[in-house]
Amino acid sequence: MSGRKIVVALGGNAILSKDASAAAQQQALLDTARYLVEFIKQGDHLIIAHGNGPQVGNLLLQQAAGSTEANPAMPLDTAVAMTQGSIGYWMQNALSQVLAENGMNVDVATVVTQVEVAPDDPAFTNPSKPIGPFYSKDEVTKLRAEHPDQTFVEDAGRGYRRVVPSPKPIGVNESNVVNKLVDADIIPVAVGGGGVPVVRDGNRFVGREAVIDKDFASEKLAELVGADLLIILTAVDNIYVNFNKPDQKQLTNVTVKELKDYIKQDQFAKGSMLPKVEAAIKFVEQRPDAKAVVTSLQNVGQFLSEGSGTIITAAPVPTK
Ligand SMILES: Nc1ncnc2c1ncn2[C@@H]1O[C@H](COP(=O)(O)OP(=O)(O)O)[C@@H](O)[C@H]1O
Ligand SMILES: NC(=O)OP(=O)(O)O
Repeated sequence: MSGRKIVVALGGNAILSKDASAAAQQQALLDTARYLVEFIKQGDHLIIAHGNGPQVGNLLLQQAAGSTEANPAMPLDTAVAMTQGSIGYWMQNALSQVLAENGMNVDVATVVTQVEVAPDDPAFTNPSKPIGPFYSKDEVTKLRAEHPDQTFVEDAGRGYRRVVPSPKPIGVNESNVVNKLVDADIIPVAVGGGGVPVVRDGNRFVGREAVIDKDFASEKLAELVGADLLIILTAVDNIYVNFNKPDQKQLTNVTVKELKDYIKQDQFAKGSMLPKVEAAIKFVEQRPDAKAVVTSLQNVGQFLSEGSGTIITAAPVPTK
């Protein structure tokens, strides 16, 4: 197979900004597809992963609002699978349109993906993954009284959000399916929303109520399919040290060792940039000849033409 095998993890802004309507999310994905098509045009094989935090939280609220004894709300693992379906549909639809506009006849297929987690992962008793909408202090006081089984935390000064367990991925059940699709020149959309969390029980997998971080799930999939590149697309063009301070410094080419030193200095916010940095480190440690990249969708053109963005490698890249 010629061309690079690339796992692209799409951040929140690639799907949802303020307007949670289907039409607005479909429009955002159409814009996203116009950036992604540049990889396909130059012969790369893409595997597309995406988040679902806002969508799965909103879905749980809709489920709860309409549930009756005869028509009960679905559990969180099933809700994650439902968001893989809805976002996968929007992605297939958007990318197919953009591929056709570019005169390319390439199929796109969403894979409902089960991601294995450890039953004793400590995350099950320490919810940390924010989902759904933001609430004010008054709203959250009321919600805590109404739902003593749910956990709400303050999210980076932006308000309060419900948090759910977020165990680490240890396997991707459908990684062979993803590879077969890539070999057949079909673009897979996989590990959506971090994948459906499942634990092994003899010959079967059992769903668990959790939301896996899509950056970690994308990393695990990239490892398992032998990707050449893991690209994590978010709202910033680069990773920074001293982020948002007057002396902030853009990272362009950075090694695992340098990033580990910056982690010790607390340079990356937990729950936002830190998981991306950790996923990038894990990927290049597993595959030392491969690279990881953290950049924005808007910078994809410059990444392709000039290699701009933050490029993470196991060892320093020799200068020419
Ligand atoms: N050191 C840092 N360098 C760059 N961005 C950072 C840093 N620390 C925190 N951030 C923030 O992390 C955000 C990315 O995390 P997040 O919004 O959770 O990602 P996602 O795009 O997956 O939803 C960036 O947009 C930026 O605001
Ligand atoms: N599952 C997940 O990581 O979703 P977000 O990226 O939307 O938080």
